[in-house]
Amino acid sequence: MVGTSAEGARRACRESKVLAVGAGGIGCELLKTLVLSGFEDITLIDMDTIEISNLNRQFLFRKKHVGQSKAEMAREAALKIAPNAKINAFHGNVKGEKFDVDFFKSFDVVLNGLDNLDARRHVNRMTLAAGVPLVESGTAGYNGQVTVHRKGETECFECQPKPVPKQYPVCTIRNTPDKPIHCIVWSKDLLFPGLFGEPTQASQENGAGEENGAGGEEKDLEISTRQPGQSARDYGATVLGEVYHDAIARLASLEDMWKERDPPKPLDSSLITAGLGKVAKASSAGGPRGAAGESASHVLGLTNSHAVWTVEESVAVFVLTIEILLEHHAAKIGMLGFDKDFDLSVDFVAAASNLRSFCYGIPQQSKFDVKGLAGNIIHAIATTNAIISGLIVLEAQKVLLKQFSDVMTTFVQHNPTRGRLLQRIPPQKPNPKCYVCSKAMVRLEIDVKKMTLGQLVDEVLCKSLAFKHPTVLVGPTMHFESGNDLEDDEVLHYGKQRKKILADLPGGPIAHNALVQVEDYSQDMSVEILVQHKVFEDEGSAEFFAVHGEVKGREEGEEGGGDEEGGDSDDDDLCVVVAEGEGAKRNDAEEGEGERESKKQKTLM
Ligand SMILES: Nc1ncnc2c1ncn2[C@@H]1O[C@H](COP(=O)(O)OP(=O)(O)OP(=O)(O)O)[C@@H](O)[C@H]1O
Ligand SMILES: [Zn+2]
Repeated sequence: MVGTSAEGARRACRESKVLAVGAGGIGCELLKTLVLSGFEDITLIDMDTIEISNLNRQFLFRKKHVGQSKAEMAREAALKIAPNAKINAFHGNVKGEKFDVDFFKSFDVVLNGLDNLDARRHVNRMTLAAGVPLVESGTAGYNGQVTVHRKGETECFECQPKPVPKQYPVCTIRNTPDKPIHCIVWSKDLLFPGLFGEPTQASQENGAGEENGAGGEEKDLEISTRQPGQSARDYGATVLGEVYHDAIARLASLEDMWKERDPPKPLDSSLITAGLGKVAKASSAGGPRGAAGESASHVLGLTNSHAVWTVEESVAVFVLTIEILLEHHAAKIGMLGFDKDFDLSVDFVAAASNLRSFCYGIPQQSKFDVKGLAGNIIHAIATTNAIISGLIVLEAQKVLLKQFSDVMTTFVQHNPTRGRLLQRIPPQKPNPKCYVCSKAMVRLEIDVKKMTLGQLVDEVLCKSLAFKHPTVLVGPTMHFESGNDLEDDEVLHYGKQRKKILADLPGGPIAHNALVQVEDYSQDMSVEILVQHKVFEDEGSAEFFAVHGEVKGREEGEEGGGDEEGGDSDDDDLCVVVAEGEGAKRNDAEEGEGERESKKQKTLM
């Protein structure tokens, strides 16, 4: 380490209290590196249990640990390396009530090995509130980064805009797909939950379950329910015909839609017959039929996940998956959602999306690629996690030794820049437009005549601005409070408030130019929001509001004046992620290297 006596570093490790959040790919490497570097007082939090798919890189875990707490098993494994270390393990959500500001204050440094923005933003706020330095990290395949955040001295985790997750126009997904990902999103978010689960928020946003939802030229899929006495396989074949023949034929007949592009082609009955033949052959061969969780592709002998199935094979997988789900997983029907670790759901989405792609003349994908795109998986590289965890410990040591001028942001890259795979830059200064660490004002564009208080709280404050328990005030009027300590009558009152339209709220409407105070005691956050009325054209779109960071003091002179609704302000003005939702995870994988290389501050998951 630069300019550090070895003894000083050893003492810093030995005597410091560190909190490591996440015991997954990075977290396992990190815990091992911490104990091998001489850290002796470590607290570890992870909310998850171990899954088979973790074992290839989360090397502290073994097959026998599957189903057990990651934090506790990681602790046990690390104690075998360093029996004298004091390791506290918490199996829980870092957003839980017991991990409050005082809890965070009890550490000298916090180290993140998380995989989602929501938890990262929460930890960012807690470390700011507690005044404890944070070493933040992320990896995506061969790429990774480590950043150090110190209140008032460096940017915080939320100072820079995070990539806005891509959302697809509803009508592209429902009627006019032109890329494999469009068909995958449709299968995963509309068809699969439509058949086997509760429609997800994404499916509702995409118009599933509505008669002629927003933006759709074609009525929703009409899928029959299973008739009494109908076999599961017959039902699967019926669904197949309705989805890929009848609905496509109906859509193709809407001539106005196909002036600019080719109409889709319904699935030919000979292909359906051939596919059903494969199912019959596989089951007459007497092989096991999914009873023990076996997937349809396996039963059909399609074991190479990198191969692209023929259309007949997709037909067979589609029908057999329905059969296996109905026959062997009946208890889960109505509750299923896409899960990359549940092979039947991957089979279904692979087959369903490829059949749709075939109808639309879109190239088909292997099951492996569909799984990656559907689960937004950039395959993890254990070595990247190891490099990143080493860098986390190096930066943590500098912080603990107060060698702040040596602290660096490091990017681990797939391709070398000027011969280097690690690119290092000094930490950035805090962004004065950041509402989190610089207390900047937030300018919020919403349709105050349509948005309810509940939507403001759920979609804008909690989802987009990452508040946990927001309180909403206009002047002296308290419109909304949340948290675990509310009385029953308050819960009832605020439940009613949630349904009210913002502009109609009594005692201080949230209308154009209203100044709203939002506080969250659990995160020690307080933010002023200047509301600007804006009508959003595409009602079906997930983007029904926009958030901008403003340096305080600018807003007064602008009232009703020069800002022209502030509508088209350029991206540099953005200080906050807009509308991060379920769909968020969808297609980061699609963004590709170029985008990532050009945005050095982008956070990798
Ligand atoms: N809010 C949270 N509180 C506590 N732990 C969290 C929270 N959010 C995420 N984590 C943990 O962070 C870890 C991130 O690790 P990683 O990125 O390797 O994900 P994973 O779930 O283990 O792997 P994969 O997503 O590839 O299956 C996970 O173990 C996860 O449980
Ligand atoms: Zn900030």
